[in-house]
Amino acid sequence: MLELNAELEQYILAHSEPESDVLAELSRATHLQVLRPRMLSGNLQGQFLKMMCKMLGARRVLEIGTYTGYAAISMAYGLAEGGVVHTIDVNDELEDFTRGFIEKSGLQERVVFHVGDACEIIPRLNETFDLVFIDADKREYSEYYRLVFDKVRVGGLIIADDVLWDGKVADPNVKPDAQTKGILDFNDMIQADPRVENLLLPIRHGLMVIRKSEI
Ligand SMILES: C[S@@+](CC[C@H](N)C(=O)[O-])C[C@H]1O[C@@H](n2cnc3c(N)ncnc32)[C@H](O)[C@@H]1O
Repeated sequence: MLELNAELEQYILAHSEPESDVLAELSRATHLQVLRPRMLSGNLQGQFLKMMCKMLGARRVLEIGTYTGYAAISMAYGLAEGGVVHTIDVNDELEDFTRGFIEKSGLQERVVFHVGDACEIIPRLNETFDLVFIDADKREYSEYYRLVFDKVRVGGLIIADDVLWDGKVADPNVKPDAQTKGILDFNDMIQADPRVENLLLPIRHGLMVIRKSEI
């Protein structure tokens, strides 16, 4: 597989849809003001998620793990008329920062931001989703999947981020910690689930794209 260096990454970005001004500002502000900015999705992944929303004609999207709102806003750009992204984060310290950028994007009508534990909030969401983006606690990935599965329409997608976990999933010298174990169990569970088709893409930290083919 082609290894990406900084020049290639620049080339890829220069030949993809450009980042909107608001997302560029959000990315800069996150890097300057917020802990662990590496968690932010970034333009390539944001454009990928937006494209998936457009291809599905998505009207109902769920994100688990908002952080500062980059992917939520990216997906909101890709919604069909009348569409809504529900996004959940347990960290209330980021609430004002994130809400500020959702408003700055002008997409506040399309983004419903829930603050709290996803495992408590998901069962209360009375929606059928076209797309679910899983990007929160790696130890809970399998639980999020079980909680959302019945809420995804047949033909809809569940996309999980970080499934290569910096290469730790396939490094024989790494003794799996709790997060690596969470990802390993999740990837194995998806691979064995006969109700879905799945494709693990080496985009950024690894995206597992899962299409629900039966109930
Ligand atoms: C990798 S970041 C999400 C990045 C974001 N999707 C983006 O595009 O920039 C993970 C987020 O998941 C949140 N999180 C962790 N456990 C959670 C839980 N049980 N429920 C909701 N959010 C959770 C963390 O607070 C953190 O902000």
